[in-house]
Amino acid sequence: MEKNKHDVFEEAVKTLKKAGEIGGIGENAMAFLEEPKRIQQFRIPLKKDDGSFQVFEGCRVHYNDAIGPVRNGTRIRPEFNVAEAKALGLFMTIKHAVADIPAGGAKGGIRADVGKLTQREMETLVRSYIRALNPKGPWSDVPGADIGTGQQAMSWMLDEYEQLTGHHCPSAINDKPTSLGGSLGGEEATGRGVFLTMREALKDMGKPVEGCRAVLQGFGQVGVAFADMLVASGGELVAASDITGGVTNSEGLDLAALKAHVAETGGVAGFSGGSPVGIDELFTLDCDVVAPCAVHNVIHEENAPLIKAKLIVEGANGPVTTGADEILHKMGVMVVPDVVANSGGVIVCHFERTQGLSDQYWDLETVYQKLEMRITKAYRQSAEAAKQAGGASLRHGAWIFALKRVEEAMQLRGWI
Ligand SMILES: NC(=O)c1ccc[n+]([C@@H]2O[C@H](COP(=O)([O-])OP(=O)(O)OC[C@H]3O[C@@H](n4cnc5c(N)ncnc54)[C@H](O)[C@@H]3O)[C@@H](O)[C@H]2O)c1
Repeated sequence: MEKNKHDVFEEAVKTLKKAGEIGGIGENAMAFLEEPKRIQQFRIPLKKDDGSFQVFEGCRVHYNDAIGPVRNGTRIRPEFNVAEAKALGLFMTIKHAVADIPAGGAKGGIRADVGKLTQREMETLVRSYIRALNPKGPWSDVPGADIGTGQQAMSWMLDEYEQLTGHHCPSAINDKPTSLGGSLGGEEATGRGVFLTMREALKDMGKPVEGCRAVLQGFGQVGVAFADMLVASGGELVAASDITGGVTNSEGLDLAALKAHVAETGGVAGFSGGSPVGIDELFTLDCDVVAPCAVHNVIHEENAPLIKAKLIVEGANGPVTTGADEILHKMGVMVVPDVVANSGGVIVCHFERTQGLSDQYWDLETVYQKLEMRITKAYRQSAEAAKQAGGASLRHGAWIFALKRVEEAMQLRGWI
C-alpha cells in the first residue's frame, strides 16, 4: 500500500479538476484550490526515556477556510508526509461543504511510530505538537483525531491548549472523551454513516437492506460499526477481511462469533465459520455491496472490472483509484464516495463542537437522529448535483456540490 503514498494528493487533485470541469467551477477558484491555503511545518525535539534523542517532523495543512474555521485530523504514523496531509485536508474541505457544515478542511500530524514510543514520550510529543501548532481555538483551527491518535492523545492536546491559554475551552479540540466534553456516538459515527448512505443508495436502486449481501474490508472501528448495523437491519455479511487475512461464507458470517474470534486472536484470519479468502480477493466475490473500510487505493484498474457488486460504499478514504472509478461508472456500478459515505465522524465532530460551545450535551438518540438527517441530506444533495451535471458519478456530484459552496464563499469574501 505504501507504494502509493506519494500519489494520494495527485489522485485527490485529479478528482478536484475533473469535478471542477464537469461542474463549471471558475478558473480562479480552481487555481486557488489546487494547493492548500496554508501549511505549517515544524520539527519537534524529544529526549527519550532511554537517554537517546530524536527529532520528529510535524505539519498542519489548512486547506481552505472560506466557509468556516478549519477542523479535524491529527495523524501519527511512520510514513506520514505533507502530501498525505494535503490530500486529507482537501477531502476534509469537501466533506464539510457537502454535509452543510460551516467549516474548512485541515489535517496534520507527526511522522512517528506510535508503537515505539513510551506513554510518557507520546504525551510529550503530542503536547509539543500543540505548542508548535499554537492553535487559536474553535473559531480558527480545531484539531481532531486520526490514525495513531485516540481519546487519550486528544485529552493531552486539550489540556495543553488550556494550559497555554489559561482557560477552559472544550470546543478547541475534537474527538475527546465524554468526561472532557466529547460527544456521545462519536466512535461508531463513521460506520453508522457508511451504513446509512448504503441504505440510501440501495433505495435509489430499488433494493431493500434486508437480504442485501455485503463484503467488508477492514474489521476496525468503521468496519465493525457498519457490519453491526447491516446485520441488525437484516443484511448479510458474506465476507470480511483485515490485515491478517479474510474469510467468506455465502450463507452469511456469524458476526458475533467473528467479533469474538478477532478479540481473542487479534485478527480475522483463521475464523472457523467460513473459508479463507485473500484480503483483496473478497472484492470480486458474488455480492450486492462492497464496503472497503481499511486503506486507500485497494480497488484499482486491475480488479475493478472483476467486481460483481452493483454498489461500493467507501468507508476508507480513497479506496477506489481514479482509473477504477471511471471503469466502474461505465460498468454501471454506483460508488458512494468517501466524502459522503465516511462523513459520519466529521458530522459528529461538528456536533461535538456545537455542544462544547453551548455547554449543552445531547443524549445518544439525539446524536443518531441528527446524524441520520444530515448524512442522508449530504447523499441526496450529491445525487441531485450528479443528475444536474448530466448523469455524472455520485463522487463528481458530491465534489461539484461542495466546490460550488466553497467557490461562492470565496467570491463573497472577495478572494477570487
Ligand atoms: N475512524 C473514523 O472515524 C474514520 C473516519 C473517516 C475515515 N476513516 C477511514 O476509514 C478507514 C478505517 O478506519 P478505522 O478507524 O476503522 O481504522 P482501524 O485501525 O480501527 O481499522 C482498520 C482495519 O483495516 C485493516 N487493514 C489495515 N490495512 C489493511 C490492508 N492492507 N488490507 C486489509 N485490511 C487492512 C486493519 O487490520 C483493521 O481491521 C481508514 O482508512 C480511515 O482513514 C475512519
